[in-house]
Amino acid sequence: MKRMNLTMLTDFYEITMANGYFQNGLKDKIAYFDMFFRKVPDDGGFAIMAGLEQVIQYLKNLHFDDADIEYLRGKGLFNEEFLQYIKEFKFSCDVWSVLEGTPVFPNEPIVTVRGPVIEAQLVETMILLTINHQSLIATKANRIVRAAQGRGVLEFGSRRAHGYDGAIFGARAAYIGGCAGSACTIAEQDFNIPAAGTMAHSWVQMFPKEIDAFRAYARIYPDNCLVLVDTYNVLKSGVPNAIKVFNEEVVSRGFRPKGIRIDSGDITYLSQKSRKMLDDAGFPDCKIVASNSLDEYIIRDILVQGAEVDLFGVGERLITSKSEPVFGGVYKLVAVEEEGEIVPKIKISENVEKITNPGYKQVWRLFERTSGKAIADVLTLPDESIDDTRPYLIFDSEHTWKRLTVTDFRAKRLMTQIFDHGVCVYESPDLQAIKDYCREQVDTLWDEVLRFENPHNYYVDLSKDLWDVREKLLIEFSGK
Ligand SMILES: Nc1ncnc2c1ncn2[C@@H]1O[C@H](COP(=O)(O)OP(=O)(O)OP(=O)(O)O)[C@@H](O)[C@H]1O
Ligand SMILES: O=P(O)(O)OC[C@H]1O[C@H](OP(=O)(O)OP(=O)(O)O)[C@H](O)[C@@H]1O
Ligand SMILES: O=C(O)c1cccnc1
Repeated sequence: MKRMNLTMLTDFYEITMANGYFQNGLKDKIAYFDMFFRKVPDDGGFAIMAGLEQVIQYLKNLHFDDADIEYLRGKGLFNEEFLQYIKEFKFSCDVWSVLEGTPVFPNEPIVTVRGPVIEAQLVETMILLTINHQSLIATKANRIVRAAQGRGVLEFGSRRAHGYDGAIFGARAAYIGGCAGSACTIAEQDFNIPAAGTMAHSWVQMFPKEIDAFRAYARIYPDNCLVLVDTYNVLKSGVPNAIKVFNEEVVSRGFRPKGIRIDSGDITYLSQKSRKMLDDAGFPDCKIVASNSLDEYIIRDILVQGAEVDLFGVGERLITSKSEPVFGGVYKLVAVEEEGEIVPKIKISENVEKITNPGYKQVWRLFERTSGKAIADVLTLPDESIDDTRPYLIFDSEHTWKRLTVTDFRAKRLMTQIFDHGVCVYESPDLQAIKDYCREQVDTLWDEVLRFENPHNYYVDLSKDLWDVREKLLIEFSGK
């Protein structure tokens, strides 16, 4: 997986445009592209940035091999000198990115690529698909984990993921978002994500009776005994059989049983009744795992109803982000260099939300010093600095009379340089550190931003200087 060359995983138009740039003498023209998104999935208040490590691996390995060149030559569309050029090119762009695990908001750059337009354009598809996918799943997982209010969430979705990389990178993203582990075994091999699980209905069905299945399992795993109790009847057979086997095969060997799993029916009712039966039998420490098409809304509901669940197994609705399966990250040209000078570019749309923020930019996050909470993000010109020792005025870019003077705050730059002229200058932390960072950073958001319904619209504002640049371009290009 790590060595896979995905250079040809690019939209065909990136290559036809590259050939066109080459033939128009624009080969060395320096362009700036921003990746950003316009809407948080599920109408949430924020998203979680994920996927950078895989983008780095892809960019480090970017090259066309002989078979790629041969294939492209066979299309009969591309100039020979262009083919020679892409055969020999080495990635030489600068890349800046918001780090994985960071909460991010609509309309702010999360990745910026600067370099020869052919290269910077070519990488659009892979940067978008990688970050769109993992950010989508990390964001969904974070919602589900928050709904579980401190109870563990295991990612059970591999079998229903959209392809094998959807499963593996989905498990990675789910872990960043806060899942405690995954049923995806290879995810532990590749990323150290704790692989965990229970048993399938087939195990129970393979034996003449349910109790034989539990017994056989307990004899092999007396120290890790968790049984699935809903194959026949949870309260009449599953839980009584589990209790019998826990006593006969687990406690008798000096161990404590781990738990039971309920995978159908009314989870609140069945978990409450099961809890009582386990407690009465002397197993208050025996955990109850629930699964069955769960998501953040069902988990929230059943906890409000008083369900006695300790751990949730969540598959299809997490790994596919079923309720909103698209993270609409886009990649837009924001500037070019003319004789060493950065010239901002804008894309105008009738739809105000689709007007791009022009120019090469910095992203800042302002935190209240007393509470540590995030107040707003501010986009600035590259050479601007936000002085957090003085009051700073933020204002809404569309409704400019909405303004706020921020005092007693700390300003933090959100973008880190990842590539410097094609050389990777950043090393990804291990996944546990990314996950911990994500939890800390989500904790800096106010409850109003965290809530599922009608979250507060977190401010992403432009500095006055950047706003002026945008206004000037809007007037120049809108013909008004
Ligand atoms: N108390 C509850 N409140 C809200 N939703 C629940 C509750 N208990 C279970 N659910 C959810 O209801 C949905 C349907 O579950 P149910 O077990 O009734 O149907 P099913 O999946 O068709 O069952 P089976 O697996 O037996 O065919 C699932 O998404 C499940 O998570
Ligand atoms: O419902 P999800 O959120 O996707 O969680 C994963 C589901 O996958 C398994 O079912 P499956 O029927 O595939 O196998 P099983 O026989 O082990 O239940 C498991 O029992 C869960 O129901
Ligand atoms: O381990 C489990 O219980 C499990 C794993 C994958 C899918 N469903 C359940």
